[in-house]
Amino acid sequence: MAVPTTELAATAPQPAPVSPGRRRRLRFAANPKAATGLVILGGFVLLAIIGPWIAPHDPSLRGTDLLQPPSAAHWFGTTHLGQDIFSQVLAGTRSVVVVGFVAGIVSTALSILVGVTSGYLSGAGGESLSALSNVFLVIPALPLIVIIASALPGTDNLTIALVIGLTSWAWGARVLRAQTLSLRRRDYVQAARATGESTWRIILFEIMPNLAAVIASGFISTVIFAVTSEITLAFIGVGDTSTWNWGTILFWAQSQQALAQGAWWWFVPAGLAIALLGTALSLVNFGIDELVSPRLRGNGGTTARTEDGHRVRMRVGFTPVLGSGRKDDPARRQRGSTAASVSERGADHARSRASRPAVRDDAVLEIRGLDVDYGLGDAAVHAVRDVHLTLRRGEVLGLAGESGSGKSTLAYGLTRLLPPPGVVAGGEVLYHPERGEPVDVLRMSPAQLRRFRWAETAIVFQGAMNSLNPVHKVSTQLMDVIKAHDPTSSRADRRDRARELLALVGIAEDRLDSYPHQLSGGMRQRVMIGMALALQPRVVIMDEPTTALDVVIQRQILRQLTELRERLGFSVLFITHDLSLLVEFSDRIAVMYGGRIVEQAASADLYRRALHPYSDGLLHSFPALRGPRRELTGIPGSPPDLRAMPTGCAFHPRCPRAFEPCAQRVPVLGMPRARQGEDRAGDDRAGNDRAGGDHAVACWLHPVQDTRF
Ligand SMILES: Nc1ncnc2c1ncn2[C@@H]1O[C@H](COP(=O)(O)OP(=O)(O)OP(=O)(O)O)[C@@H](O)[C@H]1O
Repeated sequence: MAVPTTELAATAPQPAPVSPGRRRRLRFAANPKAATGLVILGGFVLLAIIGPWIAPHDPSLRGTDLLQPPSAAHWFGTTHLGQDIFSQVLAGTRSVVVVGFVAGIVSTALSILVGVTSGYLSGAGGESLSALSNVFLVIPALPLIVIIASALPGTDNLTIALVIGLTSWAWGARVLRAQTLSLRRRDYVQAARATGESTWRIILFEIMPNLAAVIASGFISTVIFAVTSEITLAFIGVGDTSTWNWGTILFWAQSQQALAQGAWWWFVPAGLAIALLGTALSLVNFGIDELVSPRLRGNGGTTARTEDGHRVRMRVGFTPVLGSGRKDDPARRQRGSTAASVSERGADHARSRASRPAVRDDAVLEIRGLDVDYGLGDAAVHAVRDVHLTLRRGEVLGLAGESGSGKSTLAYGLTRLLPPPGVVAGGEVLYHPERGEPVDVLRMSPAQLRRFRWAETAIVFQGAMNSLNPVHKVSTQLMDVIKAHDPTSSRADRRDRARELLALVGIAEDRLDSYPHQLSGGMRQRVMIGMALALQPRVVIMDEPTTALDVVIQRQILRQLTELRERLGFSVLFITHDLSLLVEFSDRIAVMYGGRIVEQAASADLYRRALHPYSDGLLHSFPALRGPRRELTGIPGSPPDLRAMPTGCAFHPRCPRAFEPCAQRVPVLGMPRARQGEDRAGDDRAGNDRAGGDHAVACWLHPVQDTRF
């Protein structure tokens, strides 16, 4: 019999809390590659610092012991002039370390500055920075260094390092730009924008950590390039051959034919030092890769001993949704007062809202005549056309339609999160705040928009489980959202609130310090829902939030969402192509086709009597989990190509009931003549039209009279 993981969590020995600094040190110590590489590198840096003091001789001082093998007096032997090779290697270490690290730091700093900024910023600024790196890319670094070193014989290490740094950043910048261009479109970056984080915060905390491996390997590559350039130049005799570095030692050994004379000690120490430094740099590179990528680390699970003495590897902390939601669940009661505080605050909201009369125009978000295009002028694709939609307080409004019907575009358009080349071409999105006049979201200033997003309206994106940044812990990501809108809150307070949010969506608090890859898809989805509720928004927009999950988890999450909505009182715009799912979970449903709303009704009404042949086709495309069985017939044909829309009703080429006017004119959305009296009578009977009466359709089969939708 499977043991519930919560039980394992309860019986498992709890490790003592570990501070973040200590955890990093432990992780470092547990990474043998990074540790070995850094120890060797540290040794070289130490030798570079103390070399002149511990060197037994002046590296250029001639002696009487000519070409002697290693001995107690000369650990690495002597040159043909009696110079001490050990002292020369020590002197060379300083030169190599200074050139390598200064060049690496200068080059990496420039490549980050130019590459990341040009990748993140669109428009002229980004293009200019990209052009600058292209110009620098064609400057040949090595020949330039050769020219400078041979033209200026006294050129010191620092100048060579600066020349290498200033001429070698462009390639790194290009790589970072390409990576940033890809990262900026990732869900978690979009999510950070949606939460109102500033551009620089997004660059520093969302994008840069994901570039850490690329930056680290760029730094290491530049250090290796700088060191090998310096050694190569010295070895071929360019520059000042009296300045000691490992290349100079090899130059003199080569020019005096040390190999032919059997004086192996002349070139072996410098050769070994080069090989050792290269190995150390590579090990650090591998180690950093593992340290910054949580996926390359251990799976983070803990080992516990069960009561019968077996050791088990466990992924602790998943609390089943249904259990967590039940009011009599003792585990839930034990979760403490903080978890209750969010729900109680929300319940107060809900009560205050519920006490108001449920009037028909109790709107929280009103979309009026919204048009969204991709591109401009004749080439524009009209993805959303003249959409009118009202989200009322405390309701779940479903938005259904096949892929490409414009659902996501509508969601991105109304929150002003459209990626280029998307533009809102017309219309209004009126947000009705708790107090005061409605505000048009499309005309909000950037500061107003920042406050509106997440604090008033939160968004859970398509494939939400990928909206979590893979290199940050769940706690960090939840706390970041809170911090973005409440920068004065203390860290401890933010952590408490993050814990409450996890409890709210049924995830045990010991999951706070998990990385996204350590959670199941359903748990990640819940974290995103918790994140969406972090600031107690009045509207939550969910764009296919559960599509990637199996049907059982999908329904568990939606049931929990419905329960949270009842407790906290927010409104939901729920987008999916699965109409049967919406019938089950939403109060009202709007059906979209070819960028327009073609039908809008209370879910039960739509399920019983879909008026538009497209809605009817959608209902017959998905199996319903409840209610009478329907034959699954699907919809013949494919959605229209928005670049070449059919004339008249966009659905007419696929419509089994198309007739003469359908190809001529676009039908208007409105209440069909035959139904008006019927529905209003129904409203009166119910005494409440919130989820009832208004059934609107845009179809020539149902001529409309009232077009107020
Ligand atoms: N970047 C873009 N450039 C041009 N056209 C686009 C772009 N993004 C979307 N479109 C067009 O907009 C239409 C609507 O896309 P949208 O993603 O909003 O549909 P959807 O109903 O949300 O589909 P899905 O469920 O597959 O996400 C698509 O048919 C597509 O042709």
